[in-house]
Amino acid sequence: MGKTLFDKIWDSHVITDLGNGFMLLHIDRLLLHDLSGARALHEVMEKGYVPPQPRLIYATPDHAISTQPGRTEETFPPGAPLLRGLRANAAKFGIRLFDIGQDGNGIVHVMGPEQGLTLPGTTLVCGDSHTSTHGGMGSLAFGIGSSELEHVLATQTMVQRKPKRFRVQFEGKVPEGVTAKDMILHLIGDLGTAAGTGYAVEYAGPAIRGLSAEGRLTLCNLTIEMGARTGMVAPDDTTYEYLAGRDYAPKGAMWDRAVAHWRTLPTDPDADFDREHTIDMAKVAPQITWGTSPEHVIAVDRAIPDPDKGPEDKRAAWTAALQYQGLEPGKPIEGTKVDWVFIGSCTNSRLSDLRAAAAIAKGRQKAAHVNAWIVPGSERVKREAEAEGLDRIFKEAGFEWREPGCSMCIASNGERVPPGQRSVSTSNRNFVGRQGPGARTHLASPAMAAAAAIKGAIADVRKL
Ligand SMILES: CC(C)[C@H](C(=O)O)[C@@H](O)C(=O)O
Ligand code: SF4
Repeated sequence: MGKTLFDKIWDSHVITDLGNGFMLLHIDRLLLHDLSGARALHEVMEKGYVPPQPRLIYATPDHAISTQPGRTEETFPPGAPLLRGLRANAAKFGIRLFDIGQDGNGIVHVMGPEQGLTLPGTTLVCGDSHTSTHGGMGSLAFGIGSSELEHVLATQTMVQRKPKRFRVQFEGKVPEGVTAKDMILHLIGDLGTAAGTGYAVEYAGPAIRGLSAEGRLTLCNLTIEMGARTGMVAPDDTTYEYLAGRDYAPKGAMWDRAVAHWRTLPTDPDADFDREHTIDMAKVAPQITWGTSPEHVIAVDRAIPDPDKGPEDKRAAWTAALQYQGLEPGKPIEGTKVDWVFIGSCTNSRLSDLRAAAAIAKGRQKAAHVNAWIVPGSERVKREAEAEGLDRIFKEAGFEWREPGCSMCIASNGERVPPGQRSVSTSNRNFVGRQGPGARTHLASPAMAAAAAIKGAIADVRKL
């Protein structure tokens, strides 16, 4: 019987079978950030372990640094000791750290693929739930917890139980105004946030083949929001074109050998999955979340759901979500006034995302009452966007152009949406208080977020 993409990568990384379904896997890449990474490095130091293969480990500060223009590590004082600790311990162990202001710095899930650190057929882990992002390159990537992270630092291996296999096929053509973000939000809306628990997800079908490499990263990024720790897309020419020439990607004869190997990775036609689901792309419209879970999502031209008409087991959660969000059931969501627009995060802060937002902002003005932030995902994204004049387009439209980092996605650097205010955000979580205590978040694509900034309210990007 044939093998899946997941099985091929998994099997080639098993060091030993530990019994009871547990395997010891070799880890090809470990990425560290300034919250979980800094903490784990410190613990490992204290315990006297030494990373055996530091050249497979890379670090970048992203969560606890200010993104204010002209920032230094002191601009957000609580983050400074984290960065200093990360820097000192990385240097001690010979781990490459991409420091703020340097090429290579950025949100860990943006800089990994961008630098060619994330490669097809490899195992990649990070102490961060959105590590699933890297699966967009055809890598087997997991977010891991703090004790697993220390284990990887000390051994470059990890103990895992093999997940089941889940394939989602996206059939048909991508409709106007629909992006990778809308595809994954639609899927989560369909299946709910627990559907992927215990599975490794593979995204397949013609609409996935047609997605850009960056679109595939966006898609895989939200895999954790449907409960699966890993999501992946088989590598193809789109992947190889994206990776060719990147700093840490193989070069010359090594590149040719790597591509020949990568071409053997896609799922065999006769491989089996434990679960399958199909999405008809004709039914996917631009999405916007209305509640406090990524599954609380609707097409932008729909009405805010009525808990009394919803499934019985969801009524209490829907009612609480509507109350927190200050929304009335049955009313159109379009036209809901917004105070903030945040275009950034490891979901949607890459060059193609900023281009999509700039295409909407160009020649227009943001609504006077809206604070609109553009936070590029990495130093490289920022420089490339500036080289093609995107920063000017945004500034002329009244948006703020900032330094790279996680910023308002999680507000762990103090950048937050004030209580009671409403934001349209290109990030991946709309949980209670995620963008600051009392903040109300609506998740959407970069084009939809830019449209909301222009209109001053939730807007249908197809009508602009
Ligand atoms: C802080 C970090 C560990 C966390 C995660 O695991 O994802 C954060 O990045 C998030 O998005 O909630
Ligand atoms: S951008 Fe947001 S989701 Fe991504 S790693 Fe940072 S805090 Fe987590």
